[in-house]
Amino acid sequence: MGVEFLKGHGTENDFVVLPDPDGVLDLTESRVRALCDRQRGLGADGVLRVVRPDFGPWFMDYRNADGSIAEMCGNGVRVFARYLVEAELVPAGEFTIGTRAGERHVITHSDGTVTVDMGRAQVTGTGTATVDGRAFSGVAVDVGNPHLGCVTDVPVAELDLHVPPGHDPVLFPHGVNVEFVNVLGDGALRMRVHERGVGETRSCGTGTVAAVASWLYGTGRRVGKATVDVLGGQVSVVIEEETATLTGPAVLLARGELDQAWWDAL
Ligand SMILES: N[C@@H](CCC[C@H](N)C(=O)O)C(=O)O
Repeated sequence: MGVEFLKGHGTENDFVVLPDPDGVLDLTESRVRALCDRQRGLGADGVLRVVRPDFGPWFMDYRNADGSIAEMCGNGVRVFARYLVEAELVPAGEFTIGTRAGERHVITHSDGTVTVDMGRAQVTGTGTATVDGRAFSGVAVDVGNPHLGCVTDVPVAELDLHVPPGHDPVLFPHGVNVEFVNVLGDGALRMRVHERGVGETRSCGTGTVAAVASWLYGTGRRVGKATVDVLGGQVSVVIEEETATLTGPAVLLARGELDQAWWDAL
């Protein structure tokens, strides 16, 4: 019997889901990198290991495609919630998921979308990102993980995000996810993102929260809401004083078994 997996995505930010209720899988960096590799593995932006702790809610052990660990993943937590419901590990509706950034309350909806209470989107300063020698002013936002949200008039479609944008390592000693944001109208944003530990992705849930918080900050507001168009679809974000919510789709599209010999050789 090989290692069970599922494949899913949230606005095309895609994940390999590894059910591991008893926490017995040895999920090494090299295994994560191989799973996420789009040529020699299944291909994904990250891995969601599903663990049942002795106490507390189901825990999302999230890994970036390069094998690094991150605190939180907003698209991943929606896919994780969808998996828990489809596997009948929790009833549909409202429940809590453990993450490294703390517990996240989720609501699953019958149309396939999931709403996540993302906790407080905390503005921690300002900084600059550089792309192709061009500087973009940004707002540093902590959504459990670090972000730099750069609202710009430069059409985001023009940016070359094949290489990581430059950033200030003093402001972000553990790296950063960088969002480039165009304002389409009041409450309507477009975003592209370069994720720490992954590269450019078609969406980043925590990044969309940071994008909306950055846009609000730039307009002198602390609360508000917006839709965010990403390469892989659209999500909705509401920012309140003490918390933020993210609503978007969560899709599971395949399940299967990894070849045990392939896994063991990694
Ligand atoms: N795609 C995720 C964010 C994943 C973690 C990020 N790359 C980091 O290192 O902080 C999301 O949907 O939020």
